[in-house]
Amino acid sequence: MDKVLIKGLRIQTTIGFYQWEKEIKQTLVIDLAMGWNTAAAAENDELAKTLDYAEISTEIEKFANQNPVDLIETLAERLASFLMSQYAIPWLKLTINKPGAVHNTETVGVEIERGQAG
Ligand SMILES: Nc1nc2c(c(=O)[nH]1)N=C([C@H](O)[C@@H](O)CO)CN2
Repeated sequence: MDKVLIKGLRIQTTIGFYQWEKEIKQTLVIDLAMGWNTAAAAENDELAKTLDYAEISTEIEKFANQNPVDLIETLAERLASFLMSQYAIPWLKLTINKPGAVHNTETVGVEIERGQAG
């Protein structure tokens, strides 16, 4: 299956288990691969027939800020479900990194895969 990709999307949002984290914004870095038939858009060079990665990037930041949660696992699950229903995405792989969370690491994060690749 073809894929539309968003890599290294940096968003600022409220996320975290601890009380102090609920009072600040932190950086999340998001990678997203979405299964899609890209040939349909390419046939007549039509944006409307593909997944608009610019629009989806904006929606991801909006969703995170409108749905604050404790765990990146919860955000990943809810965001995957929102994107799949909103854009009729049959399969996706979503990685959420929280690079500032553990000081002696490059990053920490979760990766989930949902749906059928076809
Ligand atoms: N698997 C996870 N572990 C932890 C999370 C998380 O979201 N998933 N979150 C925290 C804290 O919020 C952390 O980011 C700050 O200390 C701890 N562990």
